[in-house]
Amino acid sequence: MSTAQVERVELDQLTCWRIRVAGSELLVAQQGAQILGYRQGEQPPLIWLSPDAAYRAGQSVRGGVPICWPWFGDLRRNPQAVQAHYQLEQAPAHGLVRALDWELLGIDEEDDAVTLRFAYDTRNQPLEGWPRDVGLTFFVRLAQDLGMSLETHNRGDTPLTLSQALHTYFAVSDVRQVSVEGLQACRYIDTLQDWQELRQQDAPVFAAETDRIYLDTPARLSIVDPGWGRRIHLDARGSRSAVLWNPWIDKARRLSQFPDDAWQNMLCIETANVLEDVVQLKTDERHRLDLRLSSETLEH
Ligand SMILES: O=P(O)(O)OC[C@H]1O[C@@H](O)[C@H](O)[C@@H](O)[C@@H]1O
Repeated sequence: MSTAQVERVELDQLTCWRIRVAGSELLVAQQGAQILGYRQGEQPPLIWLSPDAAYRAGQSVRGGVPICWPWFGDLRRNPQAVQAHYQLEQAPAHGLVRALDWELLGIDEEDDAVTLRFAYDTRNQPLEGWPRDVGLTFFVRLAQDLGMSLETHNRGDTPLTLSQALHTYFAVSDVRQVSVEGLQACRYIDTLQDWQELRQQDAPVFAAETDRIYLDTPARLSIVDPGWGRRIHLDARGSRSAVLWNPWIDKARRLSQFPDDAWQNMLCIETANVLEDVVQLKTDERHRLDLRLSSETLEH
């Protein structure tokens, strides 16, 4: 018999689902197919959700896993082929789908696992200023770990180039004490130093505002958090770039839905396809971006 619990909850203006499986809990909103929260057993949450989060239609929620698509970040910083598909003047940051309602295709319950399946088809719900025919699906699977898959299917009759990210906010005990494993020796673009290309030496730590795009990233990255005695693993497929972000003190004050001191307890690792790693799809081609999150206790 399945031990899973599935509950529909309304948070202010947003319809969400709270899923419980074998001691783990997941919260997902229909808007943006946005994962909002995830915790395993009695551990502190793995995924950070802002205490000031607003659950409003048409506004991305601060925290969780916003889906950035069909471009990441500032469109003007994207390769020309990504910019070329957009026809309006003002391009919103992080693309067009993070604050729109997706269709819930279904919730599948198995023994000790629940999968939510969402879709966004631009042929039924056209995106303003982006006249392309694309089918997007996002699957979220809560079992022992948390898995998610974003699939893009080019249903148009011309090639498509896009950038994207699963913009995961992670909860940490104190960002000044954590490090990120797996990025040693990777090239990165430091967006806070004139977008210079640099090379990472040791495992990155956080001592100031950080906003970097790492290239040629390995499949596994890990957050080492001695304060909470755990390591969070990110296992990705279909991604060769990752964005590392913490707003630190000054930018935290300017962010929406973000308490002034919240930078201390979060960091983002965004599983991405950006810059030289953009996704190029011919007619009828598909691309899948997979991310699995798990955790383990740190050995002393
Ligand atoms: O406030 P937004 O649009 O959700 O963006 C948050 C952050 O997202 C990160 O991906 C960017 O690298 C940052 O520059 C940005 O500040």
